[in-house]
Amino acid sequence: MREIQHFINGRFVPSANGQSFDKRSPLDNRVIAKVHEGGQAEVDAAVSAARAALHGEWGRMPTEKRLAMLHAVADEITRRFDDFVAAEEADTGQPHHVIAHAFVPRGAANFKVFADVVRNVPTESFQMETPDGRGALNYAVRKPKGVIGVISPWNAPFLLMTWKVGPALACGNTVVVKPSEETPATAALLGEVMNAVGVPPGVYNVVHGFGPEAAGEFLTRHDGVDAITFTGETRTGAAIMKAAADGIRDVSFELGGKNAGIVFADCDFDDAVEGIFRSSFMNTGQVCLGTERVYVERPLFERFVMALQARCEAVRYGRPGDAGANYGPLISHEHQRKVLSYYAKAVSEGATVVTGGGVPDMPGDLAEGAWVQPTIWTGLPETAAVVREEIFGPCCHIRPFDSEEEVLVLANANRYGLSTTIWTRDLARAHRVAAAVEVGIAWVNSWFLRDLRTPFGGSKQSGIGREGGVHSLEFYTELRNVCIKL
Ligand SMILES: NC(=O)C1=CN([C@@H]2O[C@H](COP(=O)(O)OP(=O)(O)OC[C@H]3O[C@@H](n4cnc5c(N)ncnc54)[C@H](O)[C@@H]3O)[C@@H](O)[C@H]2O)C=CC1
Ligand SMILES: O=C(O)/C=C/C=C(\O)C(=O)O
Repeated sequence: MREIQHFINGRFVPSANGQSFDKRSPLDNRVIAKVHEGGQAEVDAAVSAARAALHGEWGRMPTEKRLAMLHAVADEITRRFDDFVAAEEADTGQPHHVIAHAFVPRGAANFKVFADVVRNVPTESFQMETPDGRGALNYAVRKPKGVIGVISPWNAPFLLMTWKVGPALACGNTVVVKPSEETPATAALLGEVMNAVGVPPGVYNVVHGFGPEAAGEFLTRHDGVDAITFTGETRTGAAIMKAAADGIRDVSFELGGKNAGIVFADCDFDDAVEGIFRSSFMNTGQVCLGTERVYVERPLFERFVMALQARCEAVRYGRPGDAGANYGPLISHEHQRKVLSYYAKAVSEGATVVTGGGVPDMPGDLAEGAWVQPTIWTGLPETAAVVREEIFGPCCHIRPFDSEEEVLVLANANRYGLSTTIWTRDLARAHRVAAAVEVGIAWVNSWFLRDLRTPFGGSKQSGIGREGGVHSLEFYTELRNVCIKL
């Protein structure tokens, strides 16, 4: 049985109290790893290692050397590509193509891109006049914020963890990561990578364990943590914000979504069907940017629903390596229960179930996995729970609309505001709708198309702050102004 230990001060260490928990495969519920469960002792040790590293070799390292080291981290991830893919597949059960073509390469890119951003982004300078006529020069310099607490989720574990660790380290900070208890493997592997390329001990630390009243909360309450970055559920974000408030610590949050897909009748039909299929069902719907509310202009409605239904009914469930398998399970039985409770609620609220709505018949030991069918509903009012609340599963409700004005009201009538995907060939309309939707990210004729230099984050209850490109520097550094009298 694989054993996953904490990574503290450059060494893999067990929990001081000997506690551990089982990591089960979402594919068949088998125990695949014993994971050490961190508590206050491990969080204390990790934070103090991270603090010491700030004042040690890492803190003194010339910027160019630090950035070259992050390129080396990316290269080592690429060299160990198969190990990362295997670890992520085992933890999440998601199809090989999603992990190998999207999630793991993004992990490597997250180090390279932010090393380059730090190298290339200038700071401001102002020359000023003074009464004595000599003048003064102001210039700003960026300083690392310090020890960053990273709390990451299970849905795209390596991508989302490195999305935070990459810029944090590029800016000269040190990190303590608390990965999701559901997906500990790639955070541990990254510790091996850090050692292999010579990142000094204490720069990257990982404490495994749970959230409330456990390692996650201990980290967010820790006096030695200077800022906290978190991706996950909105309610968890609220709890972390309260913990951070006590120490006046900065937070950056990417939270839940109930994103709208908007399909106009003038769209490229096949592209729109494929785009909405991906946005609603990729990663078994476990993507915060995913589309659980789809609005289709009335002339296209019936045809669109039928085409999306056909696409859903063609998925091939299976293990990541199975030939032809393109559809994985949910992360856990707990999450399966949550998603199935929404499937039942949709029916009790009067939905027409176009397809799915239950658990597929799986052969052999796969029957023990956390599988659910991709599901489409129609016919519900906007007040229905499955149309209002984030489910985080492979499902969407599709509703017809008659005008641009109407669909904007529908799309915006939600407490979340993370992303939207708009499908139209009318460029003027694309600009108008993208400007009017209340979201942080609006995709037109695309979805999850990422340029890592762009601002990324949510409006309303979908987040606080933006990361990506220079925006990550705003969070991971303190700007210091130097004013020199000439
Ligand atoms: N990217 C996203 O938007 C994600 C959304 N979710 C949603 O959240 C629901 C619950 O899933 P969870 O894994 O429980 O998500 P979560 O948001 O509770 O967990 C994410 C991370 O936060 C940690 N955490 C939880 N409570 C904490 C606390 N009080 N203090 C510090 N850290 C804490 C967890 O251990 C994990 O590492 C899912 O059903 C899904 O709807 C889950 C994961 C990602
Ligand atoms: O591309 C990114 O940087 C972030 C993607 C976010 C998700 O996939 C998520 O939180 O579900």
